[in-house]
Amino acid sequence: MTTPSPLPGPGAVPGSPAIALHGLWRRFGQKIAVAGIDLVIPAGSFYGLVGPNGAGKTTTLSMATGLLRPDAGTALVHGVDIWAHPVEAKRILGVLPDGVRLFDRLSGAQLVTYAGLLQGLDRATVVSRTGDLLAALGLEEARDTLVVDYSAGMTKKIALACALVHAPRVLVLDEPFEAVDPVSAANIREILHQYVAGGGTVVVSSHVMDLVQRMCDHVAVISDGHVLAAGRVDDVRAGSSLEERFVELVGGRITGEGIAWLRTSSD
Ligand SMILES: Nc1ncnc2c1ncn2[C@@H]1O[C@H](COP(=O)(O)OP(=O)(O)OP(=O)(O)O)[C@@H](O)[C@H]1O
Repeated sequence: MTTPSPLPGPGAVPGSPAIALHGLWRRFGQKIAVAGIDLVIPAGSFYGLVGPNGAGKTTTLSMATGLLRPDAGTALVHGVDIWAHPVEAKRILGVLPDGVRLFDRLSGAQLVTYAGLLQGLDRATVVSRTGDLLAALGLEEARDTLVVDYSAGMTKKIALACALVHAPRVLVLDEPFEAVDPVSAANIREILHQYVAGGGTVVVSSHVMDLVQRMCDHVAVISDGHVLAAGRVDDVRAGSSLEERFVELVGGRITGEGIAWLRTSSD
């Protein structure tokens, strides 16, 4: 008797949004980190996710990418439910998580190769793509250095290479520019713009409003686990700068005398 092979899971649904989140909830003890988020990220968009510290961005992205199970709600990647069909959804998704923990006793080249082989690519493709990615990210000289000896910015870049190696359709990046030098950041932006021009979708979380305004075509402002505004960047900022609009939506500017004992002048 032959064992029936498992039915293949669903593939990407033509015409579906890159990511669709419906009623996502997550609490940690008493703290409600994400309070029923609905968000549709159109295919082919460069989407920014902004919000104050502790707003729920990382929690939302973790639930959207299969890293953290929601208490309620669904997350679809090109129409595939990431929690019902994780293997199929993750095939079309590349993720750079926040505070990523890598197998850092591998060299940079070994780590990207490992990520590619895990995704089921053949060795020749992985070797050639690893070379391309290391060159594009300025890591060629460090290809044989152990990742544990990389700087914070180099670690970000090698993690990005791992997220890109299987040429995903959707790329989700939590704070991709943190600790990255300006030249490398410009290179990464260029790679991401080319990726979007080629039909991919990028979702980035960032605290740098100016960067999001220049780089992204869509944005969602999240605060206290809710979406306060979402849509095209020009519609959300409505004639102001994104930073002004952000402060207006989120509030929280602390004005006044500040901390008296930090003043060093005696007059
Ligand atoms: N594992 C956890 N255990 C307990 N509380 C958590 C956990 N992860 C997140 N939280 C809490 O959930 C809330 C949302 O956190 P989250 O990391 O999603 O915010 P964020 O918008 O990404 O913040 P930041 O911009 O500072 O990175 C915060 O109040 C945080 O303390």
